[in-house]
Amino acid sequence: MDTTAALRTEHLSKRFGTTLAVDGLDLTVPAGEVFGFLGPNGAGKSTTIRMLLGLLRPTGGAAWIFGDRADDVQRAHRHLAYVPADVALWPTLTGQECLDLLAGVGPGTDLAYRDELVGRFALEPDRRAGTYSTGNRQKVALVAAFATRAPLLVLDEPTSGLDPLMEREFRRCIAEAADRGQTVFLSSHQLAEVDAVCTRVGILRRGRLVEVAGLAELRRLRRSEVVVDLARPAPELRRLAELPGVADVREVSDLRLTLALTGPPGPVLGALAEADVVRIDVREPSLEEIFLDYYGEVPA
Ligand SMILES: Nc1ncnc2c1ncn2[C@@H]1O[C@H](COP(=O)(O)OP(=O)(O)OP(=O)(O)O)[C@@H](O)[C@H]1O
Repeated sequence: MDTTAALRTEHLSKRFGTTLAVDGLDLTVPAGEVFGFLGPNGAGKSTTIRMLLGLLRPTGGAAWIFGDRADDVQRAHRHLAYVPADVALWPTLTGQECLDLLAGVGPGTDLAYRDELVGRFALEPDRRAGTYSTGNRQKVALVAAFATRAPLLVLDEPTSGLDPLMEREFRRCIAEAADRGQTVFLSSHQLAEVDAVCTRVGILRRGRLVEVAGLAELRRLRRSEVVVDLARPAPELRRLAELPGVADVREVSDLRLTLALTGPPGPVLGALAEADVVRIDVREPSLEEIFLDYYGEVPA
């Protein structure tokens, strides 16, 4: 089995004058993973991606794509396809001609799948790219990337111009890529999207990774909101507030209380067993709430 990571960085750093845009990034993304790369504006996501693509020279550290140095672009780019945040196409070529040109430079394209994607993304391949909207240009780049058999897809905020139907199609394509064993590195501002498609996320803040975790794990570590409905009032449940991991116990009414829970639910369940509970609802935090915990704001 090939255990080479799809992507690896070691102390990767980039300084622009006095700004340390990326600060000693150590990150490994194993092959086959759908990895979400998150962070607020200016956190250093695009700078990191440009170094991974060999478009920008690190001031420190290094990056590898399937074992090849990222700055050895001839070799590294055999393993990847890239969709930038801001897609530029050749304005006088038609969409189809752009797709054919892109297929020629990539690591090999599945033409039948590409035709299928043109339909699914409702692209009008015979129009000139110069007449395309931002979203349509993005669709061309996405179709070109998803149709390659590149083992690594690097997607930098790829859906900012897509409407909800196309966003759904995008998510299906990510799932299909994952099923084929392709690795996806997705930088995104859309937390719902990352929530839906990624298995693990890295959160970047001022050039440093503040957390890398599986989404399930991230949720487990964060507080869930628990709502308890009672058949009759149970004032003794006020002592729930003293249990480990419990915060914000509120009596919404005589028959309903809510609380925030971090960590294992055992002690709370034990206490609730003594009351006449009709229903318990446990809501896991959204990625947006997790983000709020980190930054006090959600990404713009
Ligand atoms: N060419 C450059 N010259 C000087 N500073 C730069 C340059 N490129 C980026 N920066 C700075 O580096 C920091 C990281 O920027 P970067 O674009 O990587 O962030 P980002 O996480 O991609 O943000 P966004 O979500 O807004 O795209 C910012 O402070 C930015 O101003």
